[in-house]
Amino acid sequence: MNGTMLRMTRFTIGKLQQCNITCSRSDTVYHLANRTSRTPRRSQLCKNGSFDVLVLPVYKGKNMSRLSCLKTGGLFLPKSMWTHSRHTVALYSTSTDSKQTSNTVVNQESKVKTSNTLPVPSEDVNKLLQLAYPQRWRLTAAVGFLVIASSVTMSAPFFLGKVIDTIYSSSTEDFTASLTSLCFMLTGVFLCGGAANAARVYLMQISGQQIVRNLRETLFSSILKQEVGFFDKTRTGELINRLSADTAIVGRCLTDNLSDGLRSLAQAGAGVGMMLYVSPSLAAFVLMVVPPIACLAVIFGRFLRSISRRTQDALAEATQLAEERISNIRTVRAFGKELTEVQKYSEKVDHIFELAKKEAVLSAGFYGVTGLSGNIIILSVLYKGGLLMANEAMTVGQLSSFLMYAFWVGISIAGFSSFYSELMKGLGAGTRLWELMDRKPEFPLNEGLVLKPEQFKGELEFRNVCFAYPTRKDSPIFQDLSLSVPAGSVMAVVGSSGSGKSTLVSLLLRLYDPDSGVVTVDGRDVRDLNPYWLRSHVGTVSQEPVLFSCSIAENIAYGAKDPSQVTVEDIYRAAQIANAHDFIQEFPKGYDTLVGEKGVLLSGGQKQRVAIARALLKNPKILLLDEATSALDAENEFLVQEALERLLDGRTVLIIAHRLSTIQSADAVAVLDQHRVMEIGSHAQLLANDQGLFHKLMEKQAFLQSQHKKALYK
Ligand SMILES: Nc1ncnc2c1ncn2[C@@H]1O[C@H](COP(=O)(O)OP(=O)(O)OP(=O)(O)O)[C@@H](O)[C@H]1O
Repeated sequence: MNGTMLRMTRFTIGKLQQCNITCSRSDTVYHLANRTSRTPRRSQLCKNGSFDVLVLPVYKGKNMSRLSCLKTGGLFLPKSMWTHSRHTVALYSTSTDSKQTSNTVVNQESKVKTSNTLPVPSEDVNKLLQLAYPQRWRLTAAVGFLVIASSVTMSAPFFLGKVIDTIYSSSTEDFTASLTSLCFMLTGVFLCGGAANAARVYLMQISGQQIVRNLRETLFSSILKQEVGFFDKTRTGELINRLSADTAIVGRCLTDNLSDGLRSLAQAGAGVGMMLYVSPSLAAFVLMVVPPIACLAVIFGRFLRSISRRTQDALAEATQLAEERISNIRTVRAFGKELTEVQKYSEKVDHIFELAKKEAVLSAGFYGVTGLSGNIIILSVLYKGGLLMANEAMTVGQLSSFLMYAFWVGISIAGFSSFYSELMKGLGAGTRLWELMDRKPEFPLNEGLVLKPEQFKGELEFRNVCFAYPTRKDSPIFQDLSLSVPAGSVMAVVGSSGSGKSTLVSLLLRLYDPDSGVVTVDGRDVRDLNPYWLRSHVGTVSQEPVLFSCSIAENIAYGAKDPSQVTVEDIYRAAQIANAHDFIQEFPKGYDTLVGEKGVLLSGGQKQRVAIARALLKNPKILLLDEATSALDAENEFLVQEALERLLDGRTVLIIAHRLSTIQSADAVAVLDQHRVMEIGSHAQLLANDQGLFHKLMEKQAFLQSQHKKALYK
């Protein structure tokens, strides 16, 4: 079972939902062969599955699986997850593959409110540790190597003390023999230590990269699942920053930092033990300094945690600005705003710098104080140790060993405080990640009713719809809007700019939900339909078609449910119907031509035709054409119109058009005004009504066009 993926998926407790999971062949899960059986079975999930998910709260503790079994009538967790679950997810397989589980249970993180309050909430630390859980074997091995390497490091002062005492006390022959054997032994020990250290570093780095990889994948998946309204409110730079910088900080915190922290802890512990062994009185004297330094580290860590969060927020703002301006460089250049933009960016980075300065001042104070304390301790040990030596209570070798241990303990304490401060930074960044990963999208992606092919006709209806965008609740777009589009008919929607034509498309695709009223497909409220299924049957060409930075062929194939199954012939056919084939063939690399970021290497008209081909490849039952021909010249527009008309057969089509001449062949035309449909009828009927809105719109457009022509010929 791919536990990581499931653990990162957010579900509502107690609600049956659907999700897709990816499982590898070797994944073992415990499941019930049928829902009444009480005996857990091991099972292999053989391929990706679509599951209904039921999230159930369970008790923490060793017998959690039993409790969950008793409480919920037989649900079992995969064994490896028992100690890490707060919730159980029951997966009811909807796959027809008989090898797949019928009732499988894995763990699920609970929805935890993140907090910035200190001291460190154990929930946050738990979450951080849970990320490292899939890497437990590598990390355990790394800790094993760490213990070996640290033991070697910490044994060195002891043996070096012995060497010194040998030098001082032995006769010449004894001295040479003892020294040689001690040095050989130490070389062997150091070699082992070096190898163990190399293995530790390798394992830690690999685990770290794997954690960051998993974290990024989960986060990206959480982001893409959010409803469109979320993206209206959230800045892209903010999300990119969380995906890149925050994940890296958390990954580093869990691996390199954890490794350094554990090493420091182990070395400090061993060092203190050896100091007590060599000279208890001197050790007690040295240890007096530990509590004040620990307090200082805690205060410093608290500060760092809060500043880390603020720095990441500031960084996100700067990234947002840079991302937006770079991707719109043509507009910046056209308005000559390069210097202004640099000025704005420098204000943002100044803010980051101010925060970094605060951090630098505190770090300087903290590391200065700890460094000074370390040196004072060494000096005191020398002084007090010298007195003990003078009283013959200590040998020179013992004092040397003790000094080295004191030195190591000092380094380890400094290392541990640095671990603590990095942990705080990691928690600061982690809090930003949990916020996103714990966020439950308002609309599900793949849950709800799926109409059978024979039920699905494609009739659309907006019934008494009231709607305002979530970010502008005070300015309604629709008030009691009603419009029906019979199955297989072509409805054109016209209206002045900003009247809400494109918003109709968004509501149909269920990118937003109406505040009241319903949008239906074949009489079913779209809120009851599975959005994934619905969107797979709707082809859209939007006002500003967006292409992805890959080849033209890949962009067209994007429209298919499974692009890997699309043949070259399918792509050619779609491109030919969309009148894109000829211009694509003229490119030296033809269909393999890369279109650049957002299709920037194509002209507006070319982009639009590729987007039409992409929509056609989907062979959708419902076509939503939002100004689909707006960027085409007169000749191409005619050809595309012709192609579209051939394609309209058997589909329900909603055409949103500004150029009223392009909608003559529509079965009906609806005119939007004052937040609702004000007129509806055939093109001819509406035109005949010389007091009507449509008639006025036509007249206005004809007048503007004639003015435009006059201006051109002047
Ligand atoms: N994501 C959004 N968040 C908030 N307001 C929005 C959003 N998208 C559109 N609007 C607003 O909703 C109104 C309707 O926009 P819409 O794009 O549907 O109009 P339209 O009739 O298609 O306009 P045009 O013909 O100019 O494309 C506009 O006032 C617009 O500012």
